[in-house]
Amino acid sequence: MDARLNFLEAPIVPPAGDEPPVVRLRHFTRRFGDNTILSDLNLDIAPGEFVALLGRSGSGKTTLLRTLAGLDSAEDQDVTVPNSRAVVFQDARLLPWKKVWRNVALGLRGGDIKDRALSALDEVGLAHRVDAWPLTLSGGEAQRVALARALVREPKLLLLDEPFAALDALTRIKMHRLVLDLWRAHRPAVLMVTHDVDEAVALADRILVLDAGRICAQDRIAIPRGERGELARPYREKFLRILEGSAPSDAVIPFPAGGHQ
Ligand SMILES: Nc1ncnc2c1ncn2[C@@H]1O[C@H](COP(=O)(O)OP(=O)(O)OP(=O)(O)O)[C@@H](O)[C@H]1O
Repeated sequence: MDARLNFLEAPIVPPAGDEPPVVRLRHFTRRFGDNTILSDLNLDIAPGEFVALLGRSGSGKTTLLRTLAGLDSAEDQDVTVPNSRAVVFQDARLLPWKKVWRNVALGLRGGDIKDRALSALDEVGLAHRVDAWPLTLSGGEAQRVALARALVREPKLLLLDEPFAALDALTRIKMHRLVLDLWRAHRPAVLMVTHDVDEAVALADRILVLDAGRICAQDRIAIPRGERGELARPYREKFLRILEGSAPSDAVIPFPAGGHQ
């Protein structure tokens, strides 16, 4: 059995169908000079939905994530994103001269900011490292701090830009478990950029594939997370083929009907 799937047992409430989307892009285009990087893109993400974004290098994934994060100008385009959003990058980007808890508390206001930071660090399993200096943390611990710093703000939209790509395989599996636990507890909508098809299939409600600035394929993973071992293999194979450019983008693989709790 695939070890990374053992932890995915708890039931998941599917995204509410009637609420307005947290993210809404219509006919979004982004050019750098003469290069069109994102082209006429339409995208909705529902509240609490976990979306993975795959695509070959240079397909525009980070450009899209930066747009949703407000780090790239969207000019007068039709883009709806919540003000309440947070980003976790591949590197934790902690301030080395501030202790761990102060990194988490950065920018928070109010009398209880230390308590909130400590509680977030407890949630990511770092209660014992709150007074540590960032440079003494392992890569996995630093990413846990980055997750705590994001979630302490209770974002409606959590943007993850290859957050586990630099970690070893075992740490990555632990981080998958943690990110799902945090997602269940806080229910942000998530957009996670990844190169890892297995990661996308294990974690997401829905997978999008970007190719040359367009969404060339997408699918819902209609299998409960706790049962995605062998059952999800056709999804992995399908998305790998799409990424390798050997499958038509509308390839359909039959699955039993049903929800994706
Ligand atoms: N500020 C910029 N100025 C000019 N070109 C840019 C800029 N940012 C990105 N690009 C170009 O846009 C294209 C898409 O880049 P982007 O980083 O979004 O791709 P990506 O899918 O995230 O790639 P990777 O998987 O390698 O991170 C690339 O060709 C890149 O060179």
